[in-house]
Amino acid sequence: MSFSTEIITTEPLAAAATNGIVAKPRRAFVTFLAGNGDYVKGVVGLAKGLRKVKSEYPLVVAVLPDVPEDHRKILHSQGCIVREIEPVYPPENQTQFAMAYYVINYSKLRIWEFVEYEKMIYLDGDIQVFSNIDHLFEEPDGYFYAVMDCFCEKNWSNSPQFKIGYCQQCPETVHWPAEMGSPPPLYFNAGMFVYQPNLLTYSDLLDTLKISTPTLFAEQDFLNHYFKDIYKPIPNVYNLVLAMLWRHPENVDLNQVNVVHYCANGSKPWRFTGDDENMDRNDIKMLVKKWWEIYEDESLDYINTVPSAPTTGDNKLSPLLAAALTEDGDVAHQRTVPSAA
Ligand SMILES: O=c1ccn([C@@H]2O[C@H](COP(=O)(O)OP(=O)(O)O)[C@@H](O)[C@H]2O)c(=O)[nH]1
Ligand SMILES: OC[C@H]1O[C@H](O[C@@H]2[C@@H](O)[C@H](O)[C@@H](O)[C@H](O)[C@@H]2O)[C@H](O)[C@@H](O)[C@H]1O
Ligand SMILES: [Mn+2]
Repeated sequence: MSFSTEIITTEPLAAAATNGIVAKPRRAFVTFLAGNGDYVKGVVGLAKGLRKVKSEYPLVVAVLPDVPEDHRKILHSQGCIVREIEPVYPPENQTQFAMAYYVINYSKLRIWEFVEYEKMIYLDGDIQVFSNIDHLFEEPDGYFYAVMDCFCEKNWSNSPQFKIGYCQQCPETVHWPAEMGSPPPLYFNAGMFVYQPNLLTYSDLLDTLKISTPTLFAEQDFLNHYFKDIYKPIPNVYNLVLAMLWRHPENVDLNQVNVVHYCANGSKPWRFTGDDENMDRNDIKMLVKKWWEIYEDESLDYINTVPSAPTTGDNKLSPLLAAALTEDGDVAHQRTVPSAA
C-alpha cells in the first residue's frame, strides 16, 4: 500500500469534503537525513517498512542541503516527501560530544516548523518499524511521547550516571546517592518521539538553544531538558534501543517489539559486519536480517505499490485532488493547487 498523499493547501480539502471524501487528519512520520553517505539506505528501509505495516501516513524526510540530488530522487521514488532544512548548530562550545557527528543532529529541531502537520512521529533513519504504530497518533495532545533510554553503554562513560553505575532502567540496582541531589528526571532516547509541530515552540527551541551549553548527547540532552515537564514515557516496544538486549534483557520482550533502533555501535544494518562487540549475538543477527528482508523486498518499492494513475472515476479523487498530484504520484508540497477549471 502506498503512502496516502498529503494535500497541503486547504482548498482541495474543502472540495474533497464536498465530494464526500473525509479529510484525513494532517499527520505524518518524519525522519532526518544529512550528508551524502549511506544513511539514505536507512531511510529507504524505513519508508519500505512503514509501507509493509500499511501505515496510513506519509514519510517526510527533512534533508540538509548536503544531501545530493540523486539521493533525493531515490527518496521521491520511494514515496517520501522530501523537505530541505537549514542546519542548526549549537552555540560555540568546547564540548566533547559522545560522537563527534552528533553536532549535526541539532538540525532535527527544524521539524517543529512543519506546521502543515498537526502531529508527527519522528524516527531516526536507523530505525525500522516492524508493526503498525499509527495508533500512537491518537495519544492525547500536549505531551511529548518517547521511550526511556539506557545509560550503560560506554558512550555514556563521561556521564555522572555511568560513573556511579546508575541507570533509570534499573533504579533499584544502584540508588542515586542523596549527596548528588535528586535523581535525574526520566530521560528519553531522541531517536523516536511523538510531537506536535508548532511555530512558537520552534522559535523558542532555537532561542533556548542559543543560551544552552551543549552536552554529551547533543540535541538529545537538549530536547530532554526542554520537554521535561510534558515528557510521557511510552513502552520500549516503540523504540528498542539495541543495547537493552544485553544491558537490561529483563526489560525486553522481543516478541512484543514494534520498532527497533539500530543505534548500538556496529549495528547499522546497511554496514553490518558482525565484528563489533555484541554484534555476534543471535538476536542482533536476526534483527539485522529482518531489516535486510524489508530493504531488499522489491514488492515494497513505492512504484510497485502505487495505485494506477489517479482518475476522477475509480480512485474517487476529485479533479482538484487528482490535479494536485505531481507526475510521480507525489503531492506538490505547499503548492497552491490549481483551482477547478
Ligand atoms: O551521517 C549521518 C548521521 C546521522 N544522520 C541522521 O541522524 C540520525 C541520528 O544519528 P544516529 O542514528 O547515527 O545516532 P544514534 O541513534 O546511533 O546515536 C540518524 O538516524 C540519521 O537519521 C544522517 O542522516 N547522516
Ligand atoms: O545526537 C545524540 C543521539 O543520541 C541518541 O543516540 C544514543 C543514545 O541512544 C544512547 O543512549 C546510546 O547509548 C547511543 O548508542 C546512541 O547513539 C539518539 O538515538 C540519536 O537520535 C541522537 O539523538
Ligand atoms: Mn539512531
